[in-house]
Amino acid sequence: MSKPIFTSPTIIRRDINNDIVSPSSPTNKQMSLLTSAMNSPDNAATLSFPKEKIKVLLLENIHSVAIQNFKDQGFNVESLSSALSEDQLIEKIKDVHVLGLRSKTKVTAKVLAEAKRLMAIGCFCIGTDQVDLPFAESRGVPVFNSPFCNSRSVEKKSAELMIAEIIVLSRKIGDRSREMHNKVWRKESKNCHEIRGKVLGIIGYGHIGSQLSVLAEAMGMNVVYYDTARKLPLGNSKACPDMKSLLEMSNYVTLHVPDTEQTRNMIGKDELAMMRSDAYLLNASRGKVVDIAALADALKGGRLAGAAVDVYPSEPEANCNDWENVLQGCPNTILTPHIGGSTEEAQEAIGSEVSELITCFINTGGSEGSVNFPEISIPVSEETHRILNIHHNKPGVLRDINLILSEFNVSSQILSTRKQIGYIIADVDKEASKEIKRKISALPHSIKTRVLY
Ligand SMILES: NC(=O)c1ccc[n+]([C@@H]2O[C@H](COP(=O)([O-])OP(=O)(O)OC[C@H]3O[C@@H](n4cnc5c(N)ncnc54)[C@H](O)[C@@H]3O)[C@@H](O)[C@H]2O)c1
Ligand SMILES: O=C(O)[C@H](O)COP(=O)(O)O
Repeated sequence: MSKPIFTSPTIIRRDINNDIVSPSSPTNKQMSLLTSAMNSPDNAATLSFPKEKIKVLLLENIHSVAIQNFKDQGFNVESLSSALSEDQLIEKIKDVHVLGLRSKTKVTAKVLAEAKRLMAIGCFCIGTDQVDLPFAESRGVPVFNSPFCNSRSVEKKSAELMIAEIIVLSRKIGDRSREMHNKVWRKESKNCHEIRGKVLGIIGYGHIGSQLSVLAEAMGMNVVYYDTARKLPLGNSKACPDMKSLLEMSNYVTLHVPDTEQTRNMIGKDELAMMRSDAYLLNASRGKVVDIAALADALKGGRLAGAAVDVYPSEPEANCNDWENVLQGCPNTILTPHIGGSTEEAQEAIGSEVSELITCFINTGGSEGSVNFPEISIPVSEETHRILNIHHNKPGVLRDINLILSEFNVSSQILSTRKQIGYIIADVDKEASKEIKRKISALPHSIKTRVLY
């Protein structure tokens, strides 16, 4: 049976702009912050749960700023440099309260079913396709990522990588450099071109695609884009009505879409055949977006002038020296090991942002920045205790909760729902919090209930 959990007495305060400012210094009476977790109704909120027992497991070499932030909260942090397989994760997840990962580790429903104590997941990257988001939602586990605000450097870095690779491909620098390392001096201008005046076709005009649009236009390129959502064109860029027209007119095609049912294999043999034979394909989105066997055929058959690939249908869980792929040896082909977000600046920004979002959720219940939860928060008060309840989104649940709350004084309350769940934060009188928590936990549709002292 799970035990009540104390979180550190640090209260995250929000200024009038709702920005997270530096945590306030704890007062004596805040010294025993209590969070009785999970849905064990008889959870006697009496024993203190040492905050250093809040277990944080970080995978895939997450930046040290996140480790430090969690340690500053008094949490027990374990950080691994590699991803974990599903079986390894099932084994380790049993007593983990916070799981941090990047793009490799797959958090499946099977893993989540074993994660009895899991309070939150942090994707210390942009993509969240590696987590079964609907199942995590149904288990009352919010997933946080670093979509854009602090990760401007990730977008910029990914966009910068694309610009660099467009130039490298145009001048065949990859091949020339490899030859020079092998004593070959081969100076030629055949099939080498400037990028000024050429057409860049961007598929996926989101944070990264739009950043790339701005950089490409600054380099004198003409930009077109295709996106399934309506997007405001930046600069002189133009939207294409369909992907086919983009593929036919572009000298360079870059991919910046998430991994979804719709985007899987969206660039296959037929789409590659629509491209000009002197065009280049660059994929820095997700590995399953491109059929790489078809891409290798097109490159080896001279039906494409070159490619840059940063992501692959399957990728090693850690650095290795025996990686093999069908694209190896293709002409004018740049292969990189999923480094679109891998700069010190980006990783520090992401580590800081995601660890702060998770800390805020644990310490105050605020869920802004989650991708699968209702995003709600209310200012923290030292005069009350806070009830956090996650429940199945069923008719009548709010009536049942408010019936319980109506017997007590509630100083502030907020509720929001998504398809599967409802999430409520209610500040109540201190002497009533234990009984309220017991009663709300016992409701048939409650998934998780916590009390913040
Ligand atoms: N290689 C790397 O290291 C690296 C770095 C960052 C992001 N990424 C990947 O790049 C993806 C994009 O990142 P972002 O921050 O720009 O995300 P984003 O959500 O801001 O943009 C994605 C865009 O793709 C569009 N889209 C979705 N499905 C589409 C479809 N079928 N056809 C056309 N457009 C479609 C969306 O409408 C959205 O505008 C991420 O999901 C991530 O998987 C990879
Ligand atoms: O989703 C992302 O942000 C990128 O794919 C980067 O992933 P990484 O953190 O595993 O490098």
